[in-house]
Amino acid sequence: MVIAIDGPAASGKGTLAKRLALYYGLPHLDTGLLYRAVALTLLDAGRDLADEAAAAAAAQSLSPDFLGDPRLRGSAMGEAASIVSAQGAVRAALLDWQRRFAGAPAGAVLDGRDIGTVVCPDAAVKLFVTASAEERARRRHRELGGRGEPVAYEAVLADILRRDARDADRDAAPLRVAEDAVVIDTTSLDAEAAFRAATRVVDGRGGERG
Ligand SMILES: Nc1ncnc2c1ncn2[C@@H]1O[C@H](COP(=O)(O)OP(=O)(O)O)[C@@H](O)[C@H]1O
Ligand SMILES: Nc1ccn([C@@H]2O[C@H](COP(=O)(O)OP(=O)(O)O)[C@@H](O)[C@H]2O)c(=O)n1
Repeated sequence: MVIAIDGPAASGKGTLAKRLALYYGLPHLDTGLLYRAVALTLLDAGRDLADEAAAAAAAQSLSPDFLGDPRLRGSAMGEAASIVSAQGAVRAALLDWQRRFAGAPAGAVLDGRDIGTVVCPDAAVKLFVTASAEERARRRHRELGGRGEPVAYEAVLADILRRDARDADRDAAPLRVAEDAVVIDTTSLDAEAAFRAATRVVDGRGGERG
């Protein structure tokens, strides 16, 4: 079974995706890491994030070994990722990679922005995880502080709003709720309650614990 999870920044989609993958015994791909890794490759090479040819080449030669780099998780790389991810050639280069992952025999859980709309339009389950921008900023602010990257709450909120707008307004695979997605608003749901809401949907589509 393929479970596609989309949503805006810091909505809790990664937390939910990991937990569902563990519960149903499926492999998990955080597709945001791919875009973050393309951005980091460019920055390490001293290239401009808007250099489309360099970004496409970085996406084509992306190595999975690179996805464990701790620098990928920082807030600067989220912003950089949203710049390279608006480029159609970057998205095209990463598409096959993501589809191969989703094609694993038992299925997979993928989370990102365009999984239910573009990468896996036939996924058995599509979830759109969201929360108010203020609640998402509170969560990310707490997370970054806990990881030793203290940033002012207002700066985190501004980053989230700017990134949401860029992701929703771009021409290439903009952030949208797929027609057949179930929306889970986690503004007042903790991670446990969000997980329970998601398992009700998955179980209803024939999902079996792995
Ligand atoms: N339902 C929830 N309620 C409160 N905090 C949450 C919830 N889901 C996730 N979090 C926390 O919010 C932060 C962002 O979650 P994450 O799963 O990384 O979001 P995303 O993958 O959408 O960017 C993390 O620190 C995570 O532990
Ligand atoms: N499937 C995806 C995943 C991420 N992205 C881009 O990559 C950026 C970082 O994504 P992420 O999921 O790691 O970010 P967070 O939601 O964790 O903050 C997003 O702002 C998007 O611009 C995308 O365009 N498509």
